[in-house]
Amino acid sequence: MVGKFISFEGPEGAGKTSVLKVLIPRLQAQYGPQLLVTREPGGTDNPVAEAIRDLVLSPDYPTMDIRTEALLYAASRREHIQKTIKPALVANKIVLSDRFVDSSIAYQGAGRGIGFEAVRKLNDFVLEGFLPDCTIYFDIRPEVGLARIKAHRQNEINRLDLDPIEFHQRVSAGYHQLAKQDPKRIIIIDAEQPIEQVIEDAWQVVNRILKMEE
Ligand SMILES: Nc1ncnc2c1ncn2[C@@H]1O[C@H](COP(=O)(O)OP(=O)(O)OP(=O)(O)O)[C@@H](O)[C@H]1O
Ligand SMILES: Cc1cn([C@H]2C[C@H](O)[C@@H](COP(=O)(O)O)O2)c(=O)[nH]c1=O
Repeated sequence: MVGKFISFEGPEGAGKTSVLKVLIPRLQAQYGPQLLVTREPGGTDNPVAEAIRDLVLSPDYPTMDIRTEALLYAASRREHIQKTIKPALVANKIVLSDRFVDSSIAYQGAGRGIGFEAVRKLNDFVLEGFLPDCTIYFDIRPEVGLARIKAHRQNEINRLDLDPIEFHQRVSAGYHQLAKQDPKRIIIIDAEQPIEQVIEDAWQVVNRILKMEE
């Protein structure tokens, strides 16, 4: 595989989507159709993964079993990798994904309390060793991220945004543990800075990765 795969990770309201909105036109100007922007759960031009997204994020199922939830994210990811990400990388594209497997480890493993190892094992089956070349972690205190969402996105609150603050604190601790375990892949940026600085920091990381030789 020859392209580059970069995932964007972080708690709710960290600014991933806002930063991507600015980086996409910049990268399109440089790379044109060689750029693919996608997301999890779900995936660009991936109806199966998007159908699972609708199901797993629906506020209609507040009592979904936590392992069922982990399986749905994993199933969506498998489809995303096989049908969207790997074909793009084979075609030498740059793939940017708003969330990937670290979300499962942090949210299901740490947040829901299933445990890192169980969620890792489940995702080993899905990933078969496949991981992003780089992951940009948007570091923000969960209360700050949630306050941003409450202030700006009342109409978009999903099932997870309704979880108690303790859940989001466990997610945040899970991400920090992951970043400690894999400091080479996971690059931390301070997402509490003014948006312009967060964009600049993410831009520097993306450029560094794209300019790296195979
Ligand atoms: N650095 C920043 N400072 C202040 N506000 C910000 C900053 N970054 C993003 N925001 C605002 O916070 C809100 C959430 O941002 P955004 O949707 O980009 O986060 P996200 O990481 O994609 O969240 P989620 O994963 O929950 O979808 C938006 O209203 C956005 O304008
Ligand atoms: C991939 C993935 C995602 N989640 C959660 C994290 C967020 O609360 C939602 C996605 O919403 P967004 O606004 O599109 O970021 O899904 C998760 O719990 N586990 C996962 O593997």
